[in-house]
Amino acid sequence: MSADGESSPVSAYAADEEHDAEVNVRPRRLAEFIAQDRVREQLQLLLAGAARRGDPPDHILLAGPPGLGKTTLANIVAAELGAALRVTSGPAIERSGDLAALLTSLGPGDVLFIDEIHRIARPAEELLYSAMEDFRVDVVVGKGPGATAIPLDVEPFTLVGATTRSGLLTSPMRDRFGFVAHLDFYTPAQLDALLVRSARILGVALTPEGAVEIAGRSRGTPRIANRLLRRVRDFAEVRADGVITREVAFAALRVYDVDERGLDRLDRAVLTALVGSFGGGPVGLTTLAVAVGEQPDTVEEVCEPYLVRAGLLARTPRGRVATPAAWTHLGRTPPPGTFGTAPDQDAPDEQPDLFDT
Ligand SMILES: Nc1ncnc2c1ncn2[C@@H]1O[C@H](COP(=O)(O)OP(=O)(O)OP(=O)(O)O)[C@@H](O)[C@H]1O
Repeated sequence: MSADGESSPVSAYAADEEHDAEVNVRPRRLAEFIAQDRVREQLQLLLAGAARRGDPPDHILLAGPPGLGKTTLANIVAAELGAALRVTSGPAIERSGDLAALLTSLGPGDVLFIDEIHRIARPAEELLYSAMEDFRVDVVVGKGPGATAIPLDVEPFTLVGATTRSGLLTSPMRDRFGFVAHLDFYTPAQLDALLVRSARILGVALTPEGAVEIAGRSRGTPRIANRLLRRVRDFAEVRADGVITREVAFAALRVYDVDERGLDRLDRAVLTALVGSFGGGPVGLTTLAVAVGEQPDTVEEVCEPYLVRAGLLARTPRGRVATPAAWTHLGRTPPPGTFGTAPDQDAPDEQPDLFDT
């Protein structure tokens, strides 16, 4: 399952090709990074300030839903600093010894990117604290009363952590980041600009109306916009004259099962289960995930942020609930008493632990 919710299996070859295409359109410098103006300005100041002092910048936490540009920004930070980038992820660091080896092998000023940092194991996380704060790690050798801690120096480095669940970070971890950037979903106009840039790089003929059609269905997410562009390009080359017009984009996205609000099969399956099997809810996340044959994490991290933002699903203290807009989107009439149609119902939760710091 890819991070953006595409569940259909693809061959290794196709996956490689997609990866290459994604890397090709990835912005390399801050000036090429589209939108997120506040984050860009803040980062620019942070990097420029550090450069003036000749120090590595403070540690940076990038928080937000998948596909909004966290990995891209980590690469950009290293490129802007002219520093080497080392990449790992929270789940990949199983033992604190692995992390100690990685930290002590960093060169001065290197950037260490840890994706999914909220999933790092606790002992490794504790080791990271002292590395982040004092550029030192204590490696414990031996067990029981004879165990000894050997302090090792770590070169000054900048940690860039990325998380889709900043609420799951412990406070000692969060407090050690000098800068936290929250990435927001992109507006259709911003995705439009992004698609025009990607089409230029990929050598695809894209009309302004074609870009608007794709942007509007990209769920506010650059990775999805770029992926839809590649799929529509296939359609344009095979079934049309290679030019992506509004009509070509419309026909292609119908083939790929992406509806006019950008919902894909899994999003629609979630709403259909909620409305069809559970009368609109409330229903617990796990039950809902089982009903659509997915992991609760996938439903929560991949589908829900966009469904909530699109006003189609609400999280209440008693569970997930379909809004009247969800019923209407599925071509059904919300029954009286549907969530949001009566004044005395549970208020939706603030997104519980997603993207809040
Ligand atoms: N602001 C942007 N401008 C141009 N392209 C972007 C921007 N943000 C993201 N992209 C494109 O979207 C794709 C996905 O971005 P990226 O891999 O950085 O997302 P992510 O937030 O790290 O996602 P995940 O958490 O799932 O790894 C990249 O290939 C990049 O080309």
